[in-house]
Amino acid sequence: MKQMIIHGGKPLQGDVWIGGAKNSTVALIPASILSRTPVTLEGVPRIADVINLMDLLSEMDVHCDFGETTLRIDPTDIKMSPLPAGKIKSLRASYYFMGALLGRFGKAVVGFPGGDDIGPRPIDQHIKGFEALGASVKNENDQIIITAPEDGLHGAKIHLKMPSVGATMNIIMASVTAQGQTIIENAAKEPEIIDLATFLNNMGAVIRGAGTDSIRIEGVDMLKAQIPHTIIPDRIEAGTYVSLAACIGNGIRIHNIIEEHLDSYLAKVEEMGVVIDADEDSLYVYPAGDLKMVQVKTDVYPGFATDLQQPITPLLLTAKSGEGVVIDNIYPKRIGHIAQLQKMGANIKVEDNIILAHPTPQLHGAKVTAGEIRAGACLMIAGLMATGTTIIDKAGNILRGYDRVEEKLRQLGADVSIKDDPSVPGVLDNI
Ligand SMILES: CC(=O)N[C@H]1[C@@H](OP(=O)(O)OP(=O)(O)OC[C@H]2O[C@@H](n3ccc(=O)[nH]c3=O)[C@H](O)[C@@H]2O)O[C@H](CO)[C@@H](O)[C@@H]1O
Ligand SMILES: C=C(OP(=O)(O)O)C(=O)O
Repeated sequence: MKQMIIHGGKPLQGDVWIGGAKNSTVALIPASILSRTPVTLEGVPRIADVINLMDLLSEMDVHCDFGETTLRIDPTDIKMSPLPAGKIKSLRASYYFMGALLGRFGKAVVGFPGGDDIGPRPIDQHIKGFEALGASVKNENDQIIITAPEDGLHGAKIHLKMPSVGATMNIIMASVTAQGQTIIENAAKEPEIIDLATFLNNMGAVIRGAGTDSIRIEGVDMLKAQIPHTIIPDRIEAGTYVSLAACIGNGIRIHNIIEEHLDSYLAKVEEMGVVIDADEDSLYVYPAGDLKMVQVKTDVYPGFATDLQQPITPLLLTAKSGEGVVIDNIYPKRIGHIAQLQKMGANIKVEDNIILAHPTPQLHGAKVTAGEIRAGACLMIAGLMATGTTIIDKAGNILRGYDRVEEKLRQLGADVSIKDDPSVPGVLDNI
């Protein structure tokens, strides 16, 4: 198990560069197997999810080469193999192999995916989409077996019960080579969907309407990557550094952002009173003055992202008066960080899945656990604000999604290190 050790209370300043979006990258890597030619991804974050996906690819004889931020994926020798267990459990995004394998081979055998503990994460809409394309879906021994009909998948009109990011992406991957037209109605509109569509269209797919709630896909025979694809910046990593900068920054510039992707988040932070200057592709966050409490409700894009409710929570604690409210409408049980913040002296509680935050003049260091990636981000910020030492257990969860986080925090002046705790071997070595 990994631990993050923070000696807190040091004001941070300087520059930080945001990496490529985790939630694009984890879909683009599985989508790469749809190409008959080698794929080059640029701006790839150095995160554990990427390493785990590369391991899964190597089980299929797909060769990867990851240097700096460029990932080359060569699927020309790919063999269709089942992905029943093991690494597949280490990340939720392994479920994208369902759509990708189905699109490439007409068959996918994939173990039930893992990922963060943020409450139930059903995949009924993914399955509904595969079935609408003509596939049969069986659930046997903790694995899902999806098989296209003998004459291949055929286009269909699919209306999602809710605009699921995962289901929209999986259906896109399965349908790009299906016969005829597929229409996804009530599709997710997140920027990561547009990134996936751009990537696939540049390989010859015909996907229109990504970023709206109606996506139309005309099936093509095969896809061939021709040009490198640069992944969009990570809006969640950027939002995390905005919160950190407002909590304990002495002036921090955050580079490589697309401001529009952060609109609802920045609006909320500014409503609290944080002053931010935006440039073409960077933000400067001024040291915060007196802040006021706000109400946060998560929603689908362009609403306030569920992945940013935890990173903003430590900021609420810095408000001078009042009561802050956080309601996660996407994952209502995503409240595991609150008990951990209480250990650090936070005046915060949960009632009926609603987080109620009160002014907390000073947090103190404690031993806490990062139950999942964004809880980890929240505790990391809290640890940087706190007096004394904070030890975050299960810090591997932070490394699942935060690119070179130790290096970036140190560059801002933080006293932080990540080490292995050999006394507690993790089930997964990187957690
Ligand atoms: C809309 C939203 O905020 N999506 C976030 C969600 O995506 P993630 O892909 O996990 O979630 P989805 O967008 O797929 O699901 C949104 C909602 O629909 C439900 N659902 C989903 C699929 C399905 O088949 N059946 C079903 O009931 C989910 O339980 C959830 O309440 O978490 C990811 C990781 O934190 C974020 O990157 C996404 O931005
Ligand atoms: C919950 C998250 O990750 P995952 O869906 O990969 O578990 C996240 O990115 O906040």
